[in-house]
Amino acid sequence: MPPEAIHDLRAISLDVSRRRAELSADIRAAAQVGRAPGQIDGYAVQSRPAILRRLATMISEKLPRQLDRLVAPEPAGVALTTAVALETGLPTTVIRAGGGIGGAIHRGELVAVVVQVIASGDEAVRTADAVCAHGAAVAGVFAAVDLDQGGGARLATAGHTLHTVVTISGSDSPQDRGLSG
Ligand SMILES: O=C(O)c1cc(=O)[nH]c(=O)n1[C@@H]1O[C@H](COP(=O)(O)O)[C@@H](O)[C@H]1O
Repeated sequence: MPPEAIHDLRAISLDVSRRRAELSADIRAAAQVGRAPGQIDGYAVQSRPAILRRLATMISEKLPRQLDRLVAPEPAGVALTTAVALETGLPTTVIRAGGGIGGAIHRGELVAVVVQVIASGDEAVRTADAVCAHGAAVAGVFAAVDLDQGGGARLATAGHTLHTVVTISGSDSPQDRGLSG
């Protein structure tokens, strides 16, 4: 077997927790440079295809089966949501800052809200509210990075469940933040 094939086989067999740990380390390395603890540069995440592709795969693995659509806040959620759409074949719609929509949301649809970064949860709640205002149901909020600043609790209060790929907390140890060594 050629060396590349062996490498591919190992990549396929990595379990979810190992893949998540490796992705977390790569996100920290890319997005925490020059940032205070608990903050990241979200655009550093979406500008790296190797990170974006793995985030899209991991979010896709968390989605429920019967979904009709992915909905994201514009502009921050667009790149990630498009990547998840390419992985799943689901259509996407964006919610504009002013509340308007780009694309469609139909009454009775089951929708996943996809956000890149969740901090307070305001943006995710605003996006979910817009979905409900169009008569669709929210299956959950799926975030690439949770900054552990109360977003999960804020969403729970609003009746939504947060599913996160990576959590980056301000209280992470220097090693967790990728600052050691
Ligand atoms: O996405 C970001 O880059 C981002 C990084 C960060 O460290 N803190 C932060 O709040 N963000 C922002 O997080 C928003 C969501 O914030 P909340 O509405 O507070 O959950 C994103 O659209 C970004 O603008």
